[in-house]
Amino acid sequence: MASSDALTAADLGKRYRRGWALRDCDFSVPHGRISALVGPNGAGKTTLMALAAGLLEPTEGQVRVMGRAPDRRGIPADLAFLAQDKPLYRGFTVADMLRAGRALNTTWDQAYAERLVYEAGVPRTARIGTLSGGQRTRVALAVTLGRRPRVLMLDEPLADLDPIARDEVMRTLMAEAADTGMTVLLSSHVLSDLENVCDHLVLLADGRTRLCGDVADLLAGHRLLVGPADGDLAADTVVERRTTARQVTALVRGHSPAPGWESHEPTLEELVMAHLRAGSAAARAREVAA
Ligand SMILES: Nc1ncnc2c1ncn2[C@@H]1O[C@H](COP(=O)(O)OP(=O)(O)OP(=O)(O)O)[C@@H](O)[C@H]1O
Repeated sequence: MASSDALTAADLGKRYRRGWALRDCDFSVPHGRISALVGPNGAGKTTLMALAAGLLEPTEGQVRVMGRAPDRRGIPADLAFLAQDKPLYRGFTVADMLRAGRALNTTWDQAYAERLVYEAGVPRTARIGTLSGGQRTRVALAVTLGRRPRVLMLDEPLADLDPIARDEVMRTLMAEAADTGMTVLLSSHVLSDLENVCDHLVLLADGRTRLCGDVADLLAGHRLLVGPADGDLAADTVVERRTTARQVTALVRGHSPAPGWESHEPTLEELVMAHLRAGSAAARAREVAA
């Protein structure tokens, strides 16, 4: 592992009773990146975060956070993990939740947590059980960020937020990462939310890492080509090829000249969608062959 990496996995695998949820998973996220963890339903994103947080034990391989393997003594002070079900006490008020955060965390920043709750427009006196799903998410984020973690993992934090709240949350994360150098791993299915925020990508498909790296490098390493339906391309460069009656659109690796093809750098959404579709086509082919 390079000392510049905040999160790494090597040959990481987790098998549940029904089979492998994650297998041969290798990736690294350098310090200070905001990394998008992307993959179809069941790809292993939640399992990966739970392994990194030490909530699950790997069946094989290893994962490291800030150079340390997680252990059973609980989540270390410099790591925060906000799970999909956002655990909060329904009977507590928002102020009680922040008090609990202060009592339980040595690195707690009360003023920052209070500011995040205030900016979310959530009353401090309201009981958690009476809040909307989106308001609960904002409180859970305040409790998570109030710990001032150096590494933050968020499992689909944006799912129940309205577009303005999503924008505010993403801005908060970007500001925090820029100010403190915090590393963020963020899973989401809404690619447009990630496009302007994430500078790093980990793409899982079928329990394996399909892509990992800085977004700028990954985009620069691919081209989106549009050409005639009978156009030829070097097969080993093609990630995905889609044909309509009149033309072919193909995502290819590298920059080999393709005369007669229109060529441009893909957007993050185009890159991710092509790899996801190619990954599910490969998984279907493996199932048929088995
Ligand atoms: N506790 C468990 N017991 C058995 N199988 C599990 C368990 N948790 C997850 N799985 C299986 O492991 C695989 C990966 O699940 P995981 O929740 O990590 O995927 P995900 O990428 O987070 O999915 P989603 O996008 O739907 O949240 C799935 O096939 C799932 O059914």
